[in-house]
Amino acid sequence: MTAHRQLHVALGARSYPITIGRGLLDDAGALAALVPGRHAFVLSDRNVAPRYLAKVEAALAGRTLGTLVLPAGEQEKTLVRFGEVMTALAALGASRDATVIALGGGVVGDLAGFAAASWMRGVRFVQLPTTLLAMVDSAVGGKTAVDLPQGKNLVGAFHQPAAVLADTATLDSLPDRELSAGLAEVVKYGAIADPAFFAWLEVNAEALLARDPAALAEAIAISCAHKAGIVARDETEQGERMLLNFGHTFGHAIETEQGYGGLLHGEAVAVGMVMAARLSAARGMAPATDADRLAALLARFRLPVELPAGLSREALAARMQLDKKAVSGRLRLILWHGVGRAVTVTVSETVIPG
Ligand SMILES: NC(=O)c1ccc[n+]([C@@H]2O[C@H](COP(=O)([O-])OP(=O)(O)OC[C@H]3O[C@@H](n4cnc5c(N)ncnc54)[C@H](O)[C@@H]3O)[C@@H](O)[C@H]2O)c1
Ligand SMILES: O=C(O)C(=O)C[C@@H](O)[C@H](O)[C@H](O)COP(=O)(O)O
Ligand SMILES: [Zn+2]
Repeated sequence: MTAHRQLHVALGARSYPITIGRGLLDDAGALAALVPGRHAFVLSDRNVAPRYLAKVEAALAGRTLGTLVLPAGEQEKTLVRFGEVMTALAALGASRDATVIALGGGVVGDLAGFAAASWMRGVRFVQLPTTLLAMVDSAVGGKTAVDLPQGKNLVGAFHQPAAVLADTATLDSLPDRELSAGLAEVVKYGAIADPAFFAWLEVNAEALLARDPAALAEAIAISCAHKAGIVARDETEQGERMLLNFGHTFGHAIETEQGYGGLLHGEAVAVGMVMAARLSAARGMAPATDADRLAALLARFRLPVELPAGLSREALAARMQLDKKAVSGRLRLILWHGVGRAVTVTVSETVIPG
């Protein structure tokens, strides 16, 4: 194992570490220490489990262990799968000191987290993220959820993990398209709050696409530092945390309208961020050249920056009405004044830029 980095999410008694490094899943002692009680339950998917589940199971030998391996993909983040996890926890006889472990990407993480929040009204939860997106975003911060056909993440809870352990060696097997999807959320941190990081990404784009370990570790650590800071200041999204939704009101509408089988989450967020930047320019809030700069960086990361053909603007506008940031029938969008300067704007008109 090489040197690893450690950050903290500061939430008082619920504070927890984020550990980032190559080979962390090979440290059986560290994995075992994540499970203080008798019962452990691991949720994973069919792409991840054959590669990494055995390491976790070996480390937890001696515990009463349950596992559930789901088909992969966003279409599995459902109430039906949530019910299957509940049934599996019952079959295990999991007690209140059980630990639920998410081994996989954001789909597994969001679903396992919601299960942990719900089983016996809340048990311990650990995140072992294996996608770039999960390492930089979904494993940190305690948003857990499943999707409904009507909208993304509509049923869920805030439930913080007790620890996040990101073994960057798992990224070696991640498909290129999924790496790019994760880079969309990395770009988001630069876009909303950190112009220097945005410029660093412009300089290091090729190294990141080539999976240079040092560049990836730096991007993950900076992203986690931003997320940890925002979550510590605004855990339940009363204000600043809404900025993490940059691109998401549009992106979630795209994912929902496509039945969760079209663009990946990160891809939809990439399109949505460009839409938000273009709308900001159209409203006179930001230079159009900054929207162009954002689109150029995302395109270098092989991400889509235009609405997919065949999606109607009216249908997307209708989907946006169920956005969780809406209040009293008025949408709140995350727009920007330019790179690094995101803001929340309440709007009442139809807002699909065209
Ligand atoms: N809770 C949050 O704060 C938060 C933040 C961002 C996104 N999300 C959610 O996360 C989800 C997207 O997460 P994702 O992009 O990780 O998708 P995902 O979980 O579907 O994983 C992407 C794909 O990569 C595969 N995979 C995972 N790790 C692998 C590995 N190491 N090697 C090979 N294949 C691997 C998976 O099986 C899957 O096919 C969405 O549901 C989104 O809403 C949540
Ligand atoms: O952590 C947050 O807060 C985010 O908004 C991070 C987003 O990248 C993530 O996709 C999140 O799940 C979106 O949350 P939602 O509340 O809009 O469903
Ligand atoms: Zn997201």
